[in-house]
Amino acid sequence: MYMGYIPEVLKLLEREPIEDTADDQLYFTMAYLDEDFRNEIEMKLDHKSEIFQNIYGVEMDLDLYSEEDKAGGPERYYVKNRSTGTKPAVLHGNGPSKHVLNYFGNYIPNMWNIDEGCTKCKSRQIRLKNKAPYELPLVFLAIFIELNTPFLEEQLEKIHALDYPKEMMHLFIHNNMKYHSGHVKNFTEKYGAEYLSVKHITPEDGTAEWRARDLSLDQCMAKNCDIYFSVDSIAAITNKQTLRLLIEQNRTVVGPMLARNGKAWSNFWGALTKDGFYARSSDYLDIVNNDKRGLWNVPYIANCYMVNATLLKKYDRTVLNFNKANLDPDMAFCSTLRELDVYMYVSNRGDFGHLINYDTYDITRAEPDMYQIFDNELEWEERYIHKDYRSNLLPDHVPRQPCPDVFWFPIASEKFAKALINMMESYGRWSSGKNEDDRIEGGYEAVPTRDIHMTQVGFDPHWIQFLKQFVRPLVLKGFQGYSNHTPHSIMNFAVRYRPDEQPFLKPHHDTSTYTINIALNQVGVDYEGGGCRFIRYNCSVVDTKPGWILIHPGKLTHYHEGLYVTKGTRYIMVSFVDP
Ligand SMILES: O=C(O)CCC(=O)C(=O)O
Ligand SMILES: [Fe+2]
Repeated sequence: MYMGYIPEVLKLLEREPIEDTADDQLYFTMAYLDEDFRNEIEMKLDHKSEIFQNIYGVEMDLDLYSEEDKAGGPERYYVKNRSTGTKPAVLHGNGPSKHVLNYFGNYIPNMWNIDEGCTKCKSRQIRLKNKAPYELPLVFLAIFIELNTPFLEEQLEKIHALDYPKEMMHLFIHNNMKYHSGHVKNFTEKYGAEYLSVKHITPEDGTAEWRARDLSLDQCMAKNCDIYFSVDSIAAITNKQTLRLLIEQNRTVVGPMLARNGKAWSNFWGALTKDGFYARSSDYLDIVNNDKRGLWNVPYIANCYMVNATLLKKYDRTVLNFNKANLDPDMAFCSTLRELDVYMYVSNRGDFGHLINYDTYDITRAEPDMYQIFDNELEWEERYIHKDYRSNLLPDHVPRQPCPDVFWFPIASEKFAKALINMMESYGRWSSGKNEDDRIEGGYEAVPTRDIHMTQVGFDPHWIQFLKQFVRPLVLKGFQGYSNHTPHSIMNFAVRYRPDEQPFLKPHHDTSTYTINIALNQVGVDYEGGGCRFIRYNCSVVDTKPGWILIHPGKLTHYHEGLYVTKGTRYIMVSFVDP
């Protein structure tokens, strides 16, 4: 890089003949080292980077910083060289420092500011609104299930619910996980016919991830697609407009920013290490937390992105592929894109969704998703909490009270009730119903039921969380001022009543301040009889509904019994809270 007045620059260029193929850097160095010549043309080296900044090799010395605009306009961004204290005007990023230049390019010159966000996001945008379906770009949707994934059914539903005509979409699914075979089969049977075509690669095909991804690019080309849209099973796309917005954004490669809820784990990298692995850019957390919104040129993106097929037309699978030097398929792909100087953008201009956390997902359990209350809270609530639960909490909601001080609320979904039964029946070791019980302190139960404790199926912490998060607010609805602390509950168990096993429970007080009693199956369908009678009030609740909770004082006033089950099996879930 150099600048100067034309006569001197010409002298510099004409100092010696030079071949096209020769080393131009050496040519300029020799000219500079020639002291007479240097003095003659007043040649100076910008060794403090006052004007020019080469990025390569000094990445660590360069900081992005902003300055207030004295005229009251938006703040302005510069790069400052920490070791020289200068603010160079020209940045040069070559070779492996290109991604650093791209990072600075997200702000400089005037690309982003606090007030307006990204100022250039709208440039090159296209509009799909008012286009008839057949006028829209042809999309090749490729779904990859490479991990056992909590709540996969919901993710698939969300992908299908994207606002885009299915008659303009081809569907490709690579499922590598046997556990999900049924889920994928259900999905393709339910919706497959709506798509232009369906290609489903099953675990039995034994296709490696990179090969499946390569294949999907080939298939996209074979189908003459305009847009390649890749979605991994862990991408929970909650915004139905995501695909349209990405296409409208009109970049060669662009994806929605997705992160694990409340975590720094996301689907993009803000920076790279020297070896091409993850590094954190100074704006990474601001982007992940949506404190900065925009369209960001980044060195790595995964899990959900679209690729404009013009790129696929340019490079075949020998160049553009997912298989490279033992890298993960995504890393391989992004590394190739960087080498080809193809920019990858991640957008958080809107909220698009989040990433599923698969860290603790244990498919050896019955109902593994039930155990995800901590790691995938949103999905857990969506699947397992009753759709009317929130309305219980409205200020003017008067809770149902079928018997005095017995409160009744919808709390859990039918899926929750079914899952709990399945967890218990899969475990199968129901207690004997005798007084001797080595599961409890003292080894003696005065009023024994046929039951399985939550501890026996490893569900105790999850259950306590459920009590804290969902039950406690209801308790406060019924019993004003109580329970402004974490519910304390050691006895959490599912009960099974059967005519030929234990059909009823004799009158008793519970060892609790309050007891919760959740019906898990349907009277009149799954069993006959049953219910809970409060003897002091001669009042019974017999028309219980799956997923509905009874909350009542445990002792003194609420002496109660479990009524006789005459047919079938009745299941309930009980906790003695604050004993
Ligand atoms: O069967 C019922 O609904 C009552 C169960 C009960 O009281 C208990 O398990 O302590
Ligand atoms: Fe009881």
